Amino acid sequence: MTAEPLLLVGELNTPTVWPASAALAPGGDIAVARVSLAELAERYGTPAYVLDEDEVRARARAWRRALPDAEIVYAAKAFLCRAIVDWMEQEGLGLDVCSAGELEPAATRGLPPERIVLHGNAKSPQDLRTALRLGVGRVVIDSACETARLAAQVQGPDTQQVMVRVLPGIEAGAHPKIRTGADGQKFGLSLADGSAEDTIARVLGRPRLELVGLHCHLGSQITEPGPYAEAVRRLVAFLAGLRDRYGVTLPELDLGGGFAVAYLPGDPAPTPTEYGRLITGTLASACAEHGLPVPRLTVEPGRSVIAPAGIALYRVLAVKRSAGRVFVAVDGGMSDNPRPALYGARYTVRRVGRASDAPMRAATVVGRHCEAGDVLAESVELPEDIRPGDVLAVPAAGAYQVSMASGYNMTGRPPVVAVSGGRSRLLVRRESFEDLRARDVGL
Ligand SMILES: Cc1ncc(COP(=O)(O)O)c(C=O)c1O
Ligand SMILES: N[C@@H](CCCC[NH3+])C(=O)O
Repeated sequence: MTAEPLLLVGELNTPTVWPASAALAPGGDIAVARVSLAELAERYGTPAYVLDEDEVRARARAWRRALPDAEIVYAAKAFLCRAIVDWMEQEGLGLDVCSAGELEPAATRGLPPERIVLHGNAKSPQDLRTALRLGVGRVVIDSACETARLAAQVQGPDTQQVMVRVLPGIEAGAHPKIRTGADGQKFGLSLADGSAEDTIARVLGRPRLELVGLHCHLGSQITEPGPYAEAVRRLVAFLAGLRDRYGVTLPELDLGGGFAVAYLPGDPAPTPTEYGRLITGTLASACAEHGLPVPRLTVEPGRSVIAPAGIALYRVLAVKRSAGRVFVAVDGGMSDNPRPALYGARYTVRRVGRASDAPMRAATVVGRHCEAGDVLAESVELPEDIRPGDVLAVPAAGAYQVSMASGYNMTGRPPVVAVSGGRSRLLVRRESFEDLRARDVGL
């Protein structure tokens, strides 16, 4: 199809929220990887999620280029399926998983298990058993009681490499619910109250556990590199204290993920190079100051690899006015994207597949679920002649939408379709009524 580069009104000269391959196409359409979004809506039905494979791969490679000496592990919680495991494996990334369920696709696709990191504030016995059976590279210990539980499961003469997740006392991230770098929430162990050091001492007392480093994850959608530099300074000072008090020099430092993407045009979204430059510079100088060798760095980007590659497609079911507002109701909602309801997240929306001269007006895009808070996009500009049957495309939809999709109202979770080089293919099929019925085994 013929297409021109996507320069949307109001988005000129600002970072785009669309994949690099997105282009305006005839008839009010948008093409991604040379595939028409309107045609995808027709072919796969709606709601549906589209992933630009080349965008995902390019973003993975950008992290590798930005931090060539570091280990890059993709945070599977952002979105995982078997194809993603393959793409990450081929691009040289590892995987951050936080359950046996996320481990399963990784293991069955042959990703080397030493490139897998297992997290979780409350790992189940099955999570730990599966991790040990598959030989995951590192388990991140998140509580003192986990130390004994994990050590007891490691079969001698094996040892398991572990990190301890610590709280550097830094508040960062787009919303209080996703800030995890300071005391007073469920993740990690406090540097300030001594619980991090106490757990480290316990780990050092367990010969089956090999402590290789510290881990922290400050939060998510962090829009500037500064908090990472501060975390590096605090963690390196703590590493120096451990060396002085316990005689151990830990060889690894994992800074977690949290790197922001643009949801609205112009949102701040530093590049991997910008994050990487400040992190590596600070790490080198802090280690020099404390006379420590520079530890091997790990980062765990999730959103920054996958969010901008994803587009959600919906079909309009109803349009109505209430109290002077225009509500455009679509066939998805909080069951495929809970982020607006959870964090007040904002999105842009475009109609695709029908051109008109109608002026734009403010509308609120809502879902079909039985909650007044089921809002997908507050106050977005849509053509005045929007009507049932129109297709809407929501960019920056690749992370924490399908992976957090629920079964609310039994509407069935949407499919995920990959596009690349003018072709599309189904990665995850739509959840059918048969799927829902199959789980309902009572009488
Ligand atoms: C431990 C850990 N690592 C990495 C991530 C990935 O975060 P993001 O998708 O914001 O990069 C998360 C989620 O916030 C996390 O909890
Ligand atoms: N789910 C969150 C981010 C939390 C990431 C996991 N620790 C979001 O959609 O923004």
